[in-house]
Amino acid sequence: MSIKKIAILTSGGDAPGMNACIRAAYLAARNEGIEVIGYQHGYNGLLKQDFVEFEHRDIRNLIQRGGTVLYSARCEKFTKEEHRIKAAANLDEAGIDGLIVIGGNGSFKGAELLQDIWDKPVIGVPGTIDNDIAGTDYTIGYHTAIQTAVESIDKVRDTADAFERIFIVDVMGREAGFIALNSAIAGGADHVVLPETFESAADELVRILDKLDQRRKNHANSSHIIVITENLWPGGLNILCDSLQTETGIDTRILTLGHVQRGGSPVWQDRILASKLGAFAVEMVINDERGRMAGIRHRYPESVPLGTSREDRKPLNHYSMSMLDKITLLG
Ligand SMILES: Nc1ncnc2c1ncn2[C@@H]1O[C@H](COP(=O)(O)OP(=O)(O)OP(=O)(O)O)[C@@H](O)[C@H]1O
Ligand SMILES: O=P(O)(O)OC[C@H]1O[C@](O)(CO)[C@@H](O)[C@@H]1O
Repeated sequence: MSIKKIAILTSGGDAPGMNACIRAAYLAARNEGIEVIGYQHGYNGLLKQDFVEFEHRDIRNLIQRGGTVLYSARCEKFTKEEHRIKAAANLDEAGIDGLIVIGGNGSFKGAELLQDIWDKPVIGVPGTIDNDIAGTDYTIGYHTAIQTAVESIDKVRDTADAFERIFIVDVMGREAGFIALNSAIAGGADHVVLPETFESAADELVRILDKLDQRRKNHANSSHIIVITENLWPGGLNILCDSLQTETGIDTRILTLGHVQRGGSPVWQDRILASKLGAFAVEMVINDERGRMAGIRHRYPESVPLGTSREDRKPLNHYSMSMLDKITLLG
């Protein structure tokens, strides 16, 4: 099949590096003489035939920009088949020969269902800060989110030290502990609470108190940083904060990093990853691959079925998990 025109969209939580991916896909396509359009606001743009026609000037200085120039969104309608049928008709009407969806697991589910009813390639590119997509070592935005979290931990440590306080640092990740684990290691945190190992608030509280107790016995400095994945503590973090304060007598505060983790200029790891995957996704369209994701394995792009992204829970690095205990005891 000869490919004349492709479309790109970004969907779900935006992630630093999405723009770098759009840029790479555009350039790789233009080098093959393929036209590129961008649907705006995720799947909403596809339903409303709301797109921009990319030109060279649109992608100038794009590699370093955070966010997504195509805007992102969550689109409830796309979960209904009647709307996906409309989307397929819109793609045909616009003369599109292949669609690249940059997003997370939910976006890929939508892409898979669209592929079932549209007879041209739909390719997913993993773009989410959470890194919770199986079938790829990393997702676009993940490294930048860790960098942002680490910078915040470094800063909060100064005030934690000055007041000899405990700080609970709440990081994103949805139901995965990738950002928490790696920002805890890189930020030199004293403890990390992960969805992968969390059993109950009571057990986890005992673990945290033990850790604080050992640190104090070892004359460690008296501020403590605990990193926790969002939405994990039953009833919310104020409950954990009150328990720690009561049990230890140490002033305790919560720092919720929130959406700043999704912002900022992508770090080099995300720019390179996004560039490789954007270019590779275009190759996949040209090769007429259907319902597949452009993943990265040992630094090389790899084509895997879109469904792989949700098949298994992507495991955390076991060495990183065990190592954290070994290197935090003395503070
Ligand atoms: N089961 C589904 N069927 C069809 N479309 C879906 C489905 N699940 C999600 N989508 C589409 O994908 C969009 C994004 O999904 P979701 O909100 O889960 O984010 P995501 O792609 O997983 O990204 P992130 O995890 O980074 O926020 C949804 O708003 C919807 O348009
Ligand atoms: O922007 P929203 O809709 O609040 O979504 C927040 C969620 O999106 C993510 O940033 C990316 O999936 C998660 O880490 C977080 O739980």
